[in-house]
Amino acid sequence: MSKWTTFKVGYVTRRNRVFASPKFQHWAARLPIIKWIARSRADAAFDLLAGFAYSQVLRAFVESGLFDVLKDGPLSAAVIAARIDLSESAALTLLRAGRPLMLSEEPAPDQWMLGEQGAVFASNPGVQAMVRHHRLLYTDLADPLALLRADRREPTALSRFWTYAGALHGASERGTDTAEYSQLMAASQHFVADEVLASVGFRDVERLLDVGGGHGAFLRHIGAAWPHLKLGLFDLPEVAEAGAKLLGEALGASRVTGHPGNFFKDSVPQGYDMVSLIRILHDHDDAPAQGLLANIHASLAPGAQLLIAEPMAQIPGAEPMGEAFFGLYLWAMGSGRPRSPAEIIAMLQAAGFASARVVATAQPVNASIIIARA
Ligand SMILES: C[S@@+](CC[C@H](N)C(=O)[O-])C[C@H]1O[C@@H](n2cnc3c(N)ncnc32)[C@H](O)[C@@H]1O
Repeated sequence: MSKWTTFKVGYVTRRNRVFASPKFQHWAARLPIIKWIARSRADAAFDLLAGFAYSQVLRAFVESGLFDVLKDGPLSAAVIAARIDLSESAALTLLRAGRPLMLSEEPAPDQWMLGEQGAVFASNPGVQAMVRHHRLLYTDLADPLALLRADRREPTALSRFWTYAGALHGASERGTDTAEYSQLMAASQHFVADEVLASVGFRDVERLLDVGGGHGAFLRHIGAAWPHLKLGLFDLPEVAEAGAKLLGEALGASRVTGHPGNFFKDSVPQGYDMVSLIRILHDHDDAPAQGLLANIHASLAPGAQLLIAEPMAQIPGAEPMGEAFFGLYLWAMGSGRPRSPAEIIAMLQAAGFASARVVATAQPVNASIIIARA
């Protein structure tokens, strides 16, 4: 251990001993300023303890259609109860539970409306699709230790969902009804595309290839904002075909080329001056992810760029989203992990990229961005 590591470990040990002492907690709860810090720590600790209940309140709002009902507010609890098929006291319990979470608000007695967060959720079908989808993660997390002990060897609700959607291991296991998956991907895509559009200019790019581009939702956003771009969509055969068709209908077939293939086995098409990897890298374990980056590097001429956009780990101010949420989500999914920008940049260097930089985004919960140059 280096001197610096020994010092840091010693500091954390002493600090934790102090924080764990009931005497310190009692004292901190009474001293001015310290009292305020102690209070906010206690609130955060309670939120940590109770967060699963808050998430289930949100889920009940979404699944009952309460957000849509409250859009018509102000309404009485009795009217709301009838519209969401609950007894009046059950509806009132839900409305009251949503109030401190800012999902609902009661500006006058028995006059219920959307709260501040509620207004955001109500106007956002993409976020509501995510809430619905999270019932699978909730099932898998019912016994978190069992999930971890299984070491990804057992199928989970999430791994079944992704395998069935064909989005993980290819088309061989794809089911017939993948509407929920497609809807989820399409509805959530604009969050990522908006971050990219706000932070990256495409003036100097002529040809953009989206690898793992699905049904082309990302390219549709970028292509609409930058009409000079020629667009390529690389995905598994039937996805690329359907995606390129949809994209061509939206933006003009002459701008769009579909490239069917498997990004682990086939060469990535050449002739593009930018390749994008949107919400792909974190889905894969280190060895295949490294192989994918090398495959992309081999397709690029010197100076051409790779744009990676996805939620990342250890982003200052958004740490829990990375390692706590996506860490467990991807573990339950059975493949991949969230990586920090430093880890991704090290992988890019190992794949042969000459340089890589992080591009700041306004909402890292939607995506962080790295641009690398071949
Ligand atoms: C999580 S989705 C992301 C789609 C899109 N980039 C987005 O952000 O909405 C993963 C995509 O990768 C594709 N894919 C998975 N494995 C692949 C492979 N081996 N070769 C090519 N595409 C693959 C899937 O078909 C799917 O469209």
